[in-house]
This record gives sequence, structure tokens and C-alpha cells, in this order.
Amino acid sequence: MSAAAPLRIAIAGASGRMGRMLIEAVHQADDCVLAGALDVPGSPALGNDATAWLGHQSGVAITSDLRAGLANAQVLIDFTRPEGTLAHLAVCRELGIKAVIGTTGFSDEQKAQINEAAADVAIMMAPNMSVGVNVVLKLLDMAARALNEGYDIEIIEAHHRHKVDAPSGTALAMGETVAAALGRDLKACAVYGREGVTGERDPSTIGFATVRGGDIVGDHTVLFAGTGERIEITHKSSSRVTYAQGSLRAARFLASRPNGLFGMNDVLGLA
Ligand SMILES: NC(=O)C1=CN([C@@H]2O[C@H](COP(=O)(O)OP(=O)(O)OC[C@H]3O[C@@H](n4cnc5c(N)ncnc54)[C@H](OP(=O)(O)O)[C@@H]3O)[C@@H](O)[C@H]2O)C=CC1
Ligand SMILES: O=C(O)C1=N[C@H](C(=O)O)C[C@H](O)C1
Repeated sequence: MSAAAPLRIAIAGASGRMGRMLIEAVHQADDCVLAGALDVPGSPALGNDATAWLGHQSGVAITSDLRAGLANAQVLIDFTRPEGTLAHLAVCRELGIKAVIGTTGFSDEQKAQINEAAADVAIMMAPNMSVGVNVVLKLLDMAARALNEGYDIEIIEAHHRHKVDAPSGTALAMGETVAAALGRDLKACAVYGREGVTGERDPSTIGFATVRGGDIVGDHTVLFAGTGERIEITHKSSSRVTYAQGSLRAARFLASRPNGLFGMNDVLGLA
């Protein structure tokens, strides 16, 4: 019996922090092959072999030509910026290529565009691809339901100095999970940072605090502060490998799906 053909994966943001991690993960996976590598026009990486920095020639040159970069791919994995992801997705839709989206910082309108594209192609989008964070989201649902009165909820996240969006997509997902469990609307109850004479804390709010510095990969804590006790649920990433491995799991999951919008819950069987 012949082995199944490897899954052909293209990586967007090929020279970014996640792009390189993903290229390495695809290179190391027996069941996947690098089929394309995209980066922005003007990037010094354009024209380089995508795995040259790993001491290997893949035959895949990094390109800013979206159609050329996606032509041989079955799945695109995209960790770039919202406007880049949407431009890539438009070409995926045209060519029938599935997409794993890890980019964060989308507006509601941009999320609606992704939802619309999922009518035609299968898309998995999650602000955090790590198994641990997705388990934490389940724990938060349980904790919020049990601690539904008398506990103030604050979400604290810390990331490296290069991160451009705040709060992190993961912190927002944690906020949405907790708000939904409590029957609150996060848009109406979120407080993003405090300064000056703020008055006493409104118990119906969910607070967010953002720390940026150094090379912190990604720390998230949800604090339930009551009277006489506090509960902290924390996740800390020490390597981006976990995001890359989660993305490959998502790509394999999408391979047999013709269309639809999925989350990491679906990939991990936690839905
Ligand atoms: N879901 C998850 O598990 C995770 C999500 N992320 C998210 O992934 C995204 C990328 O993070 P990270 O790798 O650290 O960021 P980097 O800045 O290191 O990499 C981004 C890459 O995308 C490229 N890029 C920038 N703007 C565009 C654009 N408009 N169109 C196409 N490509 C573009 C960059 O090129 P250039 O450098 O030349 O500008 C770079 O190659 C962020 O939104 C981050 O929050 C990160 C980790 C985990
Ligand atoms: O930019 C990052 O680095 C990360 N971004 C994601 C987010 O915004 O939640 C996931 C992870 O925390 C790392």
C-alpha cells in the first residue's frame, strides 16, 4: 500500500517569528511538504529558498506574488497582519485553498469577511493554537460559572516588545469566554486599563491589563478576586513551537473539509 501524499502547505509571513517556526515545523513533519512561502513586497527575504536558513534547499523561493506562492498549496497557514491575511484569503478563495489563520487584531468587519470566505473554503481561525490555552478556555468557562457572584475578574497578559496589537487575541478570547459564561456582553463590560481617579471598581466589569517587554513569548492570567481568597488561572508559553504544532494539526484537520469556519475546539475535539 502506498503512503498518502504529503499535505502541501504554504506559509505566509515566511520571515516573521511565527513564519520561520512554521517553516521549520513543516520541514520536520513527515506528512507535510512546503509548497509555497509568502512575504511582503520589499522584504529582503524575497527570492531566498524558504529553508536555506535551516541548511536545506526546499526548492521553494519566498515570493510576494500571491498567486505564484499559493499555486501548489492545499492549505495556507497565515500569521501576518489582518490586512495581509485578508488579501491572502481573497486569493485562497479564488484558488480553492484552505486557510489556517493565526493572525490576531481583526476588527469585527474583518472577522465578518473571514466568515463570508468560509462559505467557499475551509478556514480554521484561532488567536492561540496551543493545546494548553484551549484547555484553559474550558477551565475558565467552568470557573466563571462557579464564581459567578462576588468575584472581580481581571485578565493580565504579557508579550514581547514587538507585539503590535493589545490586548492579545488570546486575552480577548479569555474575556469572551468568561463574559459568555456569566451572560455578559464583553463589548459592554470590558475595561481596558485604568488611570487617574477611576472611582471604585464596578463589579460587572471585566478588566484587562497589558504588559509588553523583552522576549516574553506569551503569558496570560485570569484573576477571580473575591473576599478572602483569589483564584488565578495562568498559562505561560515558553516557546512558539506549540503554536506551530497546533497549526499543523489544524491544517491536517482542514484537509478533508470542503468549507466552513472552524476553531481550535473543533481541531482538538473540545467543542
Ligand atoms: N494564533 C496563535 O497561536 C498566534 C498568533 N500570533 C499572531 O500572529 C501574527 C504574527 O506574529 P509574529 O510572527 O510574531 O509577527 P512578525 O512581525 O514576526 O511576522 C509577521 C510576518 O508577516 C509579514 N507581514 C507584515 N505585514 C504584512 C502584510 N500586510 N501582508 C503580508 N504579510 C505581512 C511580516 O513581514 P515584515 O516583517 O517584512 O513586515 C512578517 O514576515 C500576530 O498577529 C500575532 O498576534 C502569534 C503567535 C501565536
Ligand atoms: O503576538 C504574539 O506573540 C502572540 N499572539 C497571540 C495573541 O495575540 O494572543 C498568541 C500568543 O499569545 C502569542
